[in-house]
Amino acid sequence: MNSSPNTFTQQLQSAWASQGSMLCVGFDPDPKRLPTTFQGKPEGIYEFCREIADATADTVCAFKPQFAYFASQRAEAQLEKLVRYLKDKYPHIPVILDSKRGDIGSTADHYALEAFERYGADAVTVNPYMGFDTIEPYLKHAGKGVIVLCRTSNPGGSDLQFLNVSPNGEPLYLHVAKLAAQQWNKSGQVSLVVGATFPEEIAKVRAIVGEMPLLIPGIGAQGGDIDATVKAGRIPNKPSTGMIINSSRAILYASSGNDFAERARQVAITTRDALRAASNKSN
Ligand SMILES: O=c1ccn([C@@H]2O[C@H](COP(=O)(O)O)[C@@H](O)[C@H]2O)c(=O)[nH]1
Repeated sequence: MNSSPNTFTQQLQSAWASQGSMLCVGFDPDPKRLPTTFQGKPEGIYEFCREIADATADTVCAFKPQFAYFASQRAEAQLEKLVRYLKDKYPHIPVILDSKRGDIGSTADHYALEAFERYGADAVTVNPYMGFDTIEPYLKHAGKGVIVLCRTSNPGGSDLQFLNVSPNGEPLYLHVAKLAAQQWNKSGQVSLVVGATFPEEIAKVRAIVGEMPLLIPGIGAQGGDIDATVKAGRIPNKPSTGMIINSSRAILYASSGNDFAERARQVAITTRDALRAASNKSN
């Protein structure tokens, strides 16, 4: 019998347990910040990300390539190759394609194919602004994760996400959390994005969504507080689960020298250990 996990949430459960980590390493390969040995090389982006992956794989519960960094450099083929590499070498680590798509259903069908079939991702981030029919096409891909933007980490997220949308003053991001948890999660594979820069809001989302996984960017370069984040997003009596806490630039660019992979590993270990310590404290 094959007991390997086959849905995104099973992959996560298994990675949280076997890796002992809630850290997600994000691939945001900015050509200006790559070590010089990779700059201008035909497959420099792929090779840089591959070395980061090899240096950090035992410290993470997930990897998250950000689509724009590859597309802006006409490096989609390198993204395909990277995800293939990650899935071949680290099949126990789920890969989240961060592309934040959102469009009418007939177009979303193709965004879903792009994420899950072209790139082979296990999960994709989506923008809920256009409503359920724009999310539904992703849910038809059995076992694939659909991670809905809820309370994003950027300051401008408040412009819309904090607008009151009900007579009792409920802000839009909590309405999105309710929709995702109570109506949209037909596949059991829906998760939410909530920023580490807003721990109070993480706690409010957690109170609504139960044990739903939360993708939490915003520690590291954006300055989110690890202790406050983990305390806010914890699942009672289940330490070190429930959160995929992303750090990209702080790990990728820990050094621009020849020691970039070693330094990335050191920062990844320190971050994983800080997340672990925070989790043990708050449970
Ligand atoms: O609310 C959000 C949603 C997504 N992101 C993405 O996460 C990483 C963060 O990178 P850092 O270098 O760790 O700041 C990046 O890919 C964003 O596009 C986010 O930051 N906030």
